[in-house]
Amino acid sequence: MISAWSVADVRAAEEPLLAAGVPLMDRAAFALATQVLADLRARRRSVRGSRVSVLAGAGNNGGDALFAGAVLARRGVAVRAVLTSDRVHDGGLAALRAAGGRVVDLAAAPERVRDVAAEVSRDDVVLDGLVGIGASGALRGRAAELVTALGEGPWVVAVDTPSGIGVDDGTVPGPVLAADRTVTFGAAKPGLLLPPAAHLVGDLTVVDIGLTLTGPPAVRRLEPSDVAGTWPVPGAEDHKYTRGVVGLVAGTATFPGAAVLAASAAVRTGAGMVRYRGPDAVARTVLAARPEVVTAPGRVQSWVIGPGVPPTADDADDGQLDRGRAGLAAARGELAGLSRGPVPAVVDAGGLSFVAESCPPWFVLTPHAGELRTVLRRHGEDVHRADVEAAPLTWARRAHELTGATILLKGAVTVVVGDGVTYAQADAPAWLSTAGAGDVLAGILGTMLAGRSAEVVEDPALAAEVAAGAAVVHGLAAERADPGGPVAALDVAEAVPGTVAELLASRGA
Ligand SMILES: NC(=O)C1=CN([C@@H]2O[C@H](COP(=O)(O)OP(=O)(O)OC[C@H]3O[C@@H](n4cnc5c(N)ncnc54)[C@H](OP(=O)(O)O)[C@@H]3O)[C@@H](O)[C@H]2O)[C@@H](O)CC1
Ligand SMILES: Nc1ncnc2c1ncn2[C@@H]1O[C@H](COP(=O)(O)OP(=O)(O)O)[C@@H](O)[C@H]1O
Ligand SMILES: [K+]
Repeated sequence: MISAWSVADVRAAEEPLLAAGVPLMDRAAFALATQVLADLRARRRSVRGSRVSVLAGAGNNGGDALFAGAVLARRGVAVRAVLTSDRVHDGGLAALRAAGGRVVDLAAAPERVRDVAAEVSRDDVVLDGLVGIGASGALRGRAAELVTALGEGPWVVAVDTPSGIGVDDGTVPGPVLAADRTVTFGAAKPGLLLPPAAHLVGDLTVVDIGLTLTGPPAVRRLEPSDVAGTWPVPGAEDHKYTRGVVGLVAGTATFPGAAVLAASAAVRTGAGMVRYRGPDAVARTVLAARPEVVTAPGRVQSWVIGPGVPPTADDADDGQLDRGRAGLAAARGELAGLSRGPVPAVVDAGGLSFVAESCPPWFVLTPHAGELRTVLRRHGEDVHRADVEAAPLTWARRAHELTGATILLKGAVTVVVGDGVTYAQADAPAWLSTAGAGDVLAGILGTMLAGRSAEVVEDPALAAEVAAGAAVVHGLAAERADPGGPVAALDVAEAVPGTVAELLASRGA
């Protein structure tokens, strides 16, 4: 798992070490320079004669970059420092000069921004040390002008964070130089994992500078090994009911495909059984695709409610809203015939329109940004889809506060917010952005919740971990189904058994 701590937590961890005279900046700068040297070797084959620009702002972030520049200059790299503020880290600047680095002071020559940007763009590597965890708001002044003028040309290593991102919330309030690599110190920061800033981070390298971070991380990212470690493997004593039955309310005559996709994914993820609840015509289509599915009513260990179901009751809903409501009542433990006590539920697509005002944490709502906006508006928030896309963490947290449910907000980076925990998963290729991919996720998650049904109801934070795990499996299956080109949703469901097998094989490795 990758864990990210807030700026306040990182500063608190730094404080005693700095007071004790531990040379944190030396450690950070040396690790940064070592990484840049490795990148230069990989990209140019030789270090000597290569060219690096160091963009340095007023604070310690600029200090890190300048000290790293000094190390590079001593290795034969032609280093140019570009200063964007009339203040600069004195020690860093002196070290760079002593090592033979050149200095361009943009604060003293603001008219040169465009020319300097053009020169910097031609360098082998640009180190972005404009601002780090001390950033407040959008990048300002000369730093903003320089970043805007640089555009998307150069190969960039961000120092600690891409300058100007919302370090704690992952927002992108203004211009940010997109990084190819980010070298971050002490611990990952939330904004490096959260969208939309996560898209500007490139490869993330976390450098140990000796900080001890206690307390829960602000944001976590599960890795495949985390999911492998908790995957329920059936034993001799297991049978289909112990493995978990998924109740599926999905699809209508108008949208039968969603039912097929969710059912296929649930079966392929290893459900003990999938019970399909829906109109006969759709049930026939589901059975034609997956004869393992059962249509008789009975007890379930999790519900998946809503894929391919319209948001309002009308002739086209084929009775699915009533079945969905009954499923949700059963998941709350209110309908004894369909479960023994409460069980987890995945509420997707049309199901989001009839989920009650307040939910238990074992209900996982799986909206995309547009659907989350609708959920929030129902709770009185004046919010637009663009607001959700600009600040996914803020709005997913708000939806969790308002509904009590665990929220899985879908996107290129999927954000999951549960009781006291937040995950940000970036596991899927962009080819997964295709109709039906969400139905497949709902099926995968339904089976994973059914396999740990009682535990999930017991532990308010576990639904979020399982939901994040489902995003991992979904993303890995999409990678597996990705031929290097288009990915079809049903192919993702078909790729799940191989994905799980690979996860399990990695347990022993
Ligand atoms: N302490 C240590 O030894 C260690 C520190 N470490 C390193 O230090 C970094 C933190 O350093 P820091 O605290 O000096 O803050 P930093 O990120 O450089 O920014 C502050 C400066 O930026 C400016 N500024 C702010 N917002 C701005 C904006 N929007 N647009 C433009 N400018 C803006 C602000 O200016 P002001 O607002 O005062 O005008 C201020 O001068 C951290 O990320 C890590 O790299 C590591 O090496 C570990 C050891
Ligand atoms: N650019 C992207 N990169 C990776 N995954 C994506 C991207 N865009 C969307 N996804 C994923 O694809 C799925 C789309 O789900 P959804 O929007 O509900 O589609 P549908 O309703 O058609 O099934 C989600 O799991 C989402 O996280
Ligand atoms: K930076």
